[in-house]
Amino acid sequence: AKARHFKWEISNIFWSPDCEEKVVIGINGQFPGPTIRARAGDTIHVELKNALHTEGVVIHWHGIRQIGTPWADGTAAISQCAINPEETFTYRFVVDKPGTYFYHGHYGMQRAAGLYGSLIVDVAEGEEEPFKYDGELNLLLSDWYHESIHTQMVMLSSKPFRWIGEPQSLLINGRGQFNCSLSAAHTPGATQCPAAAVNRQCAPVVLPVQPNKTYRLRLASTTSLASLNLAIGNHKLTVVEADGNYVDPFAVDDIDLYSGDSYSVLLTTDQDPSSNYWVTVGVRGRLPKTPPALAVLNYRPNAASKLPSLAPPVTPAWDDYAHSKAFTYRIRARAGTPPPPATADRRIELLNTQNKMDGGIKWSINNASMVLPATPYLGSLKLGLNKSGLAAPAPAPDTFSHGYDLRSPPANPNTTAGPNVYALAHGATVDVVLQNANALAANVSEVHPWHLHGHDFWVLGYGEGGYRGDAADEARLNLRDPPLRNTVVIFPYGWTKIRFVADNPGVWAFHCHIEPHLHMGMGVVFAEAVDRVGEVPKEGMMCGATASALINGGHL
Ligand SMILES: O=C1O[C@H]([C@@H](O)CO)C(O)=C1O
Repeated sequence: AKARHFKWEISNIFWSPDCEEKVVIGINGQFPGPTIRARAGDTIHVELKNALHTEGVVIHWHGIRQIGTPWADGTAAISQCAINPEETFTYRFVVDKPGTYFYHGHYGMQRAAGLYGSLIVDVAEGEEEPFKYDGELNLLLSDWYHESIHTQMVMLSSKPFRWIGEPQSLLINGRGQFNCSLSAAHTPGATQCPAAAVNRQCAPVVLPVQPNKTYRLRLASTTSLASLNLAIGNHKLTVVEADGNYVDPFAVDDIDLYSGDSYSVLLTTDQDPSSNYWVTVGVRGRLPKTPPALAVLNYRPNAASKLPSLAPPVTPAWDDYAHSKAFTYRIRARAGTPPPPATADRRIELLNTQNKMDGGIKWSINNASMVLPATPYLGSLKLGLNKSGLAAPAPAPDTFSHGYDLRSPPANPNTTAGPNVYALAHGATVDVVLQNANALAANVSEVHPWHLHGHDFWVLGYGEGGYRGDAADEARLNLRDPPLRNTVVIFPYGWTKIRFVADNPGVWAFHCHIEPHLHMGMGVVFAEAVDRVGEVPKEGMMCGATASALINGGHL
């Protein structure tokens, strides 16, 4: 195992992700940020200088469990103090498991400002992946808004509430094309993008391949809002990895990706080699106002500029939930994946509702909308300064009224702010049931991808309507080969049940990965056996009550 050192400077830069020049958060002057590549077992050192000048920053390593290093998880107000302007903070952590990951900002809505990049972990030296391929291609998918995140954050907390709407563009590896199409001939009413004039920053993504080979496509979605589907003209995809865990391989025509998901799929270049093919990325789960993104699968030696003879594949209709469920339910762990414990010590049931608070709109969990504290939890709980996050005004509830009418807007839409902190006992097997419901408008229930920090979990099952925990619900669960993941979806009016073992002391966020929804309070925090956390580096505690305590030698 190696130590891999990176030196990053984070700053606002001019960039044209979709050919319109905007300000994005870049790393070392680049958008997306540089790809980190390492081998399983390596230690990553990122020496990160904040050159945003007027705001703090942190980076979360999405999918990396941070075993024994909870202070490197990069969640502002949870695992560390935001890094101040002009200051440097070093993240040090082990990437213990091969897979397709990414990193991103986790302070305010900085991810949506472009603060993200890929993190790819190869198998350890001398080991082999359990499938074969000749080459690799990496697609980091995202969406892009023309409004700044500062404007977006003000909109979302305004009274009355102002919704940010749909993104202007979808991006592939940080590139999209606003107001023009790469394949106008097949897109009624669209203008062809001016090929020669296309700015390099928004130049189409070209994936060069040789005929009759197998490629591993690494796919990850770091969208702010959009749920995505990716399809490649005439080619099937074989799913082999999800969120850094191997899955039982299965073939699909197209693949859904929710924000926070990552997959590897194998693609065999067995089609007519005289042609190129379109890769389409379209919107799912919300009525799309954003055109699909396109990239070119370029069969060499054809020119990259040779337009595919076939029209771009059309991704499934946004509301074809049957299609999404069929895909999601097919994901099973690959043989050899550790199975879950047969029973749980605790069940936490989380009802997701959209509510009102003082004239604004929030998302609530068991009727409390998450608000983060001034002093990050990891430090304050470790130093024994914060009992209130766990207890006040009452401990966060493990359940909700099963009489709740999921199919109607909340009868009493008023909600309160909560710390939403759950204390987990060391070693406990914890089940979480995520229950979806109706939003404030009638007949609306949305998809939410929930992401857990610090752990992979087993996805035990999904159900329609209200979870009861009765024999019929239990019969739906898969205890034999449930996939391990770090992100899981809840479908409209449905529930999802996951299981994990609380064996990684730390303070871990668990939240909807949709950036505006997290900003509107859609999350909870698991404070897991904090007494067993090792010494928290002081650099991450130099704010709020932990700074006062450290200055005064441990006393407030
Ligand atoms: O959180 C959201 O708010 C809006 C809408 O529900 C209220 O305007 C929307 O579509 C969301 O996903």
